[in-house]
Amino acid sequence: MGKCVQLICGPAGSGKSTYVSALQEHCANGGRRIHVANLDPGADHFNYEVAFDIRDLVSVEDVMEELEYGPNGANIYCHEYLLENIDWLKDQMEQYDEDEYLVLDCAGQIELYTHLDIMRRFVNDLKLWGYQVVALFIVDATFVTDPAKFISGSLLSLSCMLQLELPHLNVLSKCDLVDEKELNAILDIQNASSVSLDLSSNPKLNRLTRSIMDLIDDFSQVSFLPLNVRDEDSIALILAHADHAVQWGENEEVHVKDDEGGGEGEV
Ligand SMILES: Nc1nc2c(ncn2[C@@H]2O[C@H](COP(=O)(O)OP(=O)(O)OP(=O)(O)O)[C@@H](O)[C@H]2O)c(=O)[nH]1
Ligand SMILES: [Mg+2]
Repeated sequence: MGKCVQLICGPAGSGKSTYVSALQEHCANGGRRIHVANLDPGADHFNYEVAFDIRDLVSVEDVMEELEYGPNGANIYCHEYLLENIDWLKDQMEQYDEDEYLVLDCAGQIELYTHLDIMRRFVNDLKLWGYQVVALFIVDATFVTDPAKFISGSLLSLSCMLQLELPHLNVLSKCDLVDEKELNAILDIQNASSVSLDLSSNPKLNRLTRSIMDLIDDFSQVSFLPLNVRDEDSIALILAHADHAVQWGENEEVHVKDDEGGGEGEV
C-alpha cells in the first residue's frame, strides 16, 4: 500500500467541500479510513471532520486584517506562505500511515489552477515526499449544460491538468440539479467534435471554436464522471476511478483462509 492523496480542485462553489464530506461519510460507512484536510485558507465552513487545517498556519482573514490585502491577494499570499513553510504540511501529513488515504480540499480561486504555478510547486513537493496523487477537477453540472459553457469548463479543466501534470479526473457535481436528458447528453460526449458548435453567425468564429474543441480532443479531455452527493453509487464510482489512478490497494497482500490449517495464509 502506498501513500495516496486525492487533490480536490475546481472553481469556487463547484462543490469540492461537499464532495469530500460525502466521500468521508461513504468511506466511514464502508469501514475505510480516509482523512480529509482543509487546504483552503479562506474557508468559512465545511461539514467534514478535519484532519488538519491550513488556517492553523495561515488564513485569509488574518492576512486581510494584518496586511490589508483584498480577499484574492490574501488567498494567493496564504498559498505562497504555505509553500515557504511546507515542512508544516509535511509534518501534518506524516502523522498518517500508508494505509490511511488523504484527501486535500483545496481553494477554488481559479488562477491557482490556470496561470499561477503555486499548485504545481505544491504538487511537486507531494511527489518528492513519495505520495501518489490524483487530481479531481470538480465542475458544476449546471455550468456546462450548453455548448459555450461546456467549452469553457473543458478548457479550465485542461489548464489544470497541464499545470499539475497529475493523473486527472473530471467530475461533474450537482447532477441532481440538472435535467436527466441534459446530463446524459454531456455524459455521452465521447469527443469534442461531436458537440454542436455553431455558436455564432460568423463562420470564422465557428472555425475558431472547432479548433479549440479539436485541441481539447487531442488531450481526451471531455469525459466527466457524474457526482450526485445523495447517491452512494456515484461516490463509489468516483472513488474507484481515483483508486485506480493512484493504484490504491494494488500491492495489498491478499489473505486467504487456510482451510486445512485453520489459519490465514498470504498470497
Ligand atoms: N444540490 C446540490 N448542491 C450542492 C452539491 N454540491 C454542492 N452543493 C452546494 O453548492 C454550494 C457550494 O458547495 P461547496 O461544497 O461549498 O463548494 P466548494 O467548491 O467547496 O466552494 P469553495 O470552497 O468556496 O471553492 C453549497 O451551497 C452546497 O450545498 C450537490 O451535489 N447538489
Ligand atoms: Mg470548499
